[in-house]
Order: sequence, then structure tokens, then C-alpha cells
Amino acid sequence: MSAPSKAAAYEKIGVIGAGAWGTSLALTAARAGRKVSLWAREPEVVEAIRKTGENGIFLPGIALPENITATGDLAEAVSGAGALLMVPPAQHLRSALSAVAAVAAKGTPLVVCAKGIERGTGKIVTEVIAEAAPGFEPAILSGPSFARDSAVGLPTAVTTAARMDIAERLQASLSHATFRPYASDDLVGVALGGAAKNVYAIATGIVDGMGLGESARAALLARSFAELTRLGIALGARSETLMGLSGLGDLVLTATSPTSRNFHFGQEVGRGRSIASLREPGKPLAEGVETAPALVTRAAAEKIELPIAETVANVLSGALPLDGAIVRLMTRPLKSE
Ligand SMILES: NC(=O)C1=CN([C@@H]2O[C@H](COP(=O)(O)OP(=O)(O)OC[C@H]3O[C@@H](n4cnc5c(N)ncnc54)[C@H](O)[C@@H]3O)[C@@H](O)[C@H]2O)C=CC1
Ligand SMILES: O=C(CO)COP(=O)(O)O
Repeated sequence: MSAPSKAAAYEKIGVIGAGAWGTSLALTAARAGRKVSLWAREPEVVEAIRKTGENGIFLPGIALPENITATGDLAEAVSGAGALLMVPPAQHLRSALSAVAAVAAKGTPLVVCAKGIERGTGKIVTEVIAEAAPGFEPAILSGPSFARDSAVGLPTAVTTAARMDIAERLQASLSHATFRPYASDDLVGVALGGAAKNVYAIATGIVDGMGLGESARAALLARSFAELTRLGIALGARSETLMGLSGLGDLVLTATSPTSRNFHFGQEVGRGRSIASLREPGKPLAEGVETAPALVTRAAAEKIELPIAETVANVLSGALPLDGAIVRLMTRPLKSE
């Protein structure tokens, strides 16, 4: 057993992105005793928090304490912050990082809390940080955690991954009675686990929506984990990380729960809803939709086969009809496990 960490907490935390998860994390940091500044892209979110003390647009019904200051001014949000939690949708991470890098103090840990892989490049978030914010400390926060669960005070555990001393300072900065971060220095494993599980949650959602049964769902979940592990190891992740909170833990949560937007998206596809209608503006964010082709791009570059992720990407692009997808998965050459 490792010795308990005595790392010092950061006094102030900046949170960039005030969707459900950014707002919930701001609340977590505030409950842990930090001073928090929460940057929102939408002026109406800043106004709502200032006037009503809650983010009625993305996390309604949750009162935010006074040690959270909402702002639309990025320079104000990052000023004096010991660490910055980056919580935009994954496909907007690069631009958010560039904007922050232009105004924040070099060397500040940029803690990516978004879960995804960049479409077009196939880059995982550690690589995006290195390119968009050179000179800053890369960090990841990920694990099985619905924003509302942790906001209402249900017990939640996540992993903070960074250079170990930074990971431990983040752990100390965010932990409180119902929020338990574990520290890790395996950034690749933690980043990949959180991103890939969204794609596999769409897959299990589809199987559920098609009424193929719980046995099929469990088989798919297990084979999804095998895929995730194969790619993770190729990218340099540790297998125990992938078996932890941000790999297996988040896969089990997201790929079995209708509360998950990704699983729900898959369910609706499996029930025959058109993908275009599920992606209309204003529909819930399902990160796996963009990450599926990105995951496939990255796996191809690493010469790794991901038949389930590929099938999801092909169904979402319209290249493969649903029935064809199941036939394709079940008629692959027989293998040993
Ligand atoms: N909601 C949850 O339970 C959890 C979410 N996450 C991750 O956190 C990230 C953010 O998700 P949520 O907070 O749930 O989002 P949300 O669905 O609650 O809110 C949407 C967010 O997207 C931003 N946004 C919309 N259009 C944009 C654009 N064009 N450019 C930049 N930003 C734009 C909005 O400002 C808002 O912050 C995602 O990567 C998600 O996977 C991770 C763990 C839990
Ligand atoms: O990442 C999450 C839980 O850990 C949230 O999942 P969804 O984005 O699918 O709702």
C-alpha cells in the first residue's frame, strides 16, 4: 500500500467550461475548500450563476456556494489559479487550450476533464495539450462520474493523472467527504480510457436498443474492454490503469446506464431513430459520436484492429446498416479469447 500523500492543495482553481461537468467540478473544488473561478462561454450562464446562484442551463437545481465566481473573462478566470480544469467538449479542446495558453502563467497544470479523441488527427488529449499549450503541465481528470451524482453529493471516485507531485496536489485540492481522487502518473492510460469508453457505450446502447439481450450486452462490454486494452498497451498505457477507474470503471458505468448520454444515443440508434435527428443542435452531447472515427484512425496508425469501434463508426457514418453490423461482428473469423 502506498503512503498517504501530504501534497499541498492549490489555493485557487480555475474551471474553463461551465457545462454540467465543469459546473459540478467547480462545486467539488469549492466543497474541498478552494477558491474557484468558473469561466462560461455563454454570457447567459454567467448571468444566471451571478443572479440566481445556480447554473440553470446546464446543471439546474444545484445551489453553488459563494466561493465560486462565474466569469466570461478568460484572463480573470485564470488569474492566480494554481491549476486549471479544462472542461469543454473534446472537439473544442484544442481551441480552448490555445486561448488559455495565451493568458495563463506558463507551467500551470492544465487538467483536461473532457473525454474524447480529436477527430481528423486521431490525437489523444495529452498530445493535443503538448501541441496547443506547450510549456504548461499536462494533466487529466477522468473516471466513472456523472456530473449530477457528484453535484448532489453521491460518492464519486476519479483519477487525477499528471507528473506524480502534480497529480497528488490535484488530489489534495479536490478531495472531500464524497469525492475521492486517486493519483496516477499514467496520463496516456487515463486519457484513453475516458475517451474510448464513450464509443463502446454507444455500441452497448445499440445492442440494448435493438433488444438483443443482456448476454449480448455483457459479451460486447467484455470484448470492448479487450479492444481498449489492446490500443492502450500499444500507446504505452499500463494495463492496471486500464483496469482502473478511467478504463474498466468508466466503461462499466457508461456502457450499462441509460443515464449516460452515449449509451442513450446508442439505444435510440438501436431503436431505429435516425442519426441526423439525434445530432440536431440542442441535443445532448454524445462524445463517442466524434471519437468513434478518431479512435479508428488512431488504431489504424498503430496497426491495431478495433472491430467494435470500427463497426460503431461505420454505423454512425451510414456506411453499415444496423443488421449488417451485428452480422459483421458475429461472423468475424473465430478466435481464441
Ligand atoms: N456530464 C457528465 O456527467 C460528464 C461529462 N464529462 C465530459 O466533460 C466534457 C463536457 O461535457 P458536459 O459538461 O457534460 O457538457 P454539457 O453538455 O453539459 O454542456 C455543453 C458544453 O459545451 C460547450 N460548448 C457547446 N458548443 C461549444 C462550442 N462551439 N465551442 C466550445 N464549447 C462549446 C458549452 O459551453 C458547455 O460547456 C465532455 O468531454 C464530457 O465527456 C466527463 C465526466 C462526466
Ligand atoms: O463520462 C461520463 C461518466 O463517467 C458521462 O457519460 P456520458 O457523457 O455518456 O453521459
